[in-house]
Amino acid sequence: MSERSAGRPAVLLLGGGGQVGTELRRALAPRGAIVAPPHAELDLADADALRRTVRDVAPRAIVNAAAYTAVDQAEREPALAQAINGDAPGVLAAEAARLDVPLVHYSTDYVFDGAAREPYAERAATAPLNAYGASKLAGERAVLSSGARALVLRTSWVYGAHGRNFLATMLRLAQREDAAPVRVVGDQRGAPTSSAFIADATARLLQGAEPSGAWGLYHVAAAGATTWCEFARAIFAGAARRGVRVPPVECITTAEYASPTTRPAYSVLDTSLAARTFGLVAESWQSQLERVLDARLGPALTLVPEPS
Ligand SMILES: NC(=O)C1=CN([C@@H]2O[C@H](COP(=O)(O)OP(=O)(O)OC[C@H]3O[C@@H](n4cnc5c(N)ncnc54)[C@H](OP(=O)(O)O)[C@@H]3O)[C@@H](O)[C@H]2O)C=CC1
Ligand SMILES: Cc1cn([C@H]2C[C@H](O)[C@@H](COP(=O)(O)OP(=O)(O)O[C@H]3O[C@@H](C)C(=O)[C@@H](O)[C@H]3O)O2)c(=O)[nH]c1=O
Ligand SMILES: [Mg+2]
Repeated sequence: MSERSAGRPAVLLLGGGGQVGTELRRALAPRGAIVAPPHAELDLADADALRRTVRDVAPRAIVNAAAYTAVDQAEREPALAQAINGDAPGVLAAEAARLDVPLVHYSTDYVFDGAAREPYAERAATAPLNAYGASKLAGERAVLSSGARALVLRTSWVYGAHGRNFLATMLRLAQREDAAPVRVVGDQRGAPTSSAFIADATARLLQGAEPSGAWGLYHVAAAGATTWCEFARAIFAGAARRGVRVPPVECITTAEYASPTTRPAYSVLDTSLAARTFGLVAESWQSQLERVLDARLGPALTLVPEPS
């Protein structure tokens, strides 16, 4: 550590209360002190306040896990989504460049239109179908064109032990008294990725890019692919193994699911660049799911007791 950086916090973390942010507080702890102003104290839509905070904290790295992630609601307030997802990352990148410190930022599979039939590489053409995706694309462009040493990590279908996510919604639906089937779209393909995996990957990529200078855009997601419907069935199968009573799942089409938002039919990310560059091994979505269910519900019940 240089003399100038001694005493400065290791990380300024935005969105530390979110799914990925919560896991980042664990995964980045070995780097040193983490300053994580909560949303209530710092609004990313306030560019001046954001700039002031970065200058006051003068961290040795900035990690932005804050985002406007309410996909349907973004259709109704695209300007707010753009301010948080599109503009704030540019402010952070300019400040990171000014401090000469690295920035990590996250983006989404929803920058793609889903017309592909094979996993999207980083260089594949983007064409977001909804306001959230458009705002996230603006954010990744702002970061990548800033000149800051930055990692932009695109990931997909994030869920985990903490926070609002699809798995939490499914487990809540399982608690309903009626045994009516849960109806879930079966014609959108992607890779459910756990927040813990993303946070661990972040720590690894940051540590790899610092000496090598391999900054840039990378896809970071679980290995394999599934549909939301099959993911729901896997969640319920895993929950049932942990003693939870679960409802049946009925696969429906996107057209049958009432939503104001268009979502990509296919958004599997090709993660081979991060594998080649940093040796990141993408764990399968199924084994990530097991870990998250262990964290949320405890270990699966075994039918045959282990010998003691
Ligand atoms: N969730 C997903 O399925 C996916 C997410 N991503 C990306 O990964 C990153 C992390 O997402 P995830 O952890 O799931 O997000 P969450 O929605 O779980 O957390 C977002 C965090 O950002 C905070 N936040 C929202 N608006 C503001 C604001 N105006 N000012 C300050 N803080 C704010 C939230 O605080 P509060 O709760 O108080 O509003 C929350 O702590 C994001 O960049 C997201 O776009 C990429 C692909 C999939
Ligand atoms: C709750 C529910 C959802 N669905 C559908 C809606 C949608 O197509 C899919 C997943 O639901 P969600 O509400 O999680 O969808 P959504 O919020 O669009 O998820 C996205 O969030 C953003 C932040 C991302 O970046 C994406 O990677 C992706 O994870 O399942 C059902 O069919 N039945 C249900 O009961
Ligand atoms: Mg959602």
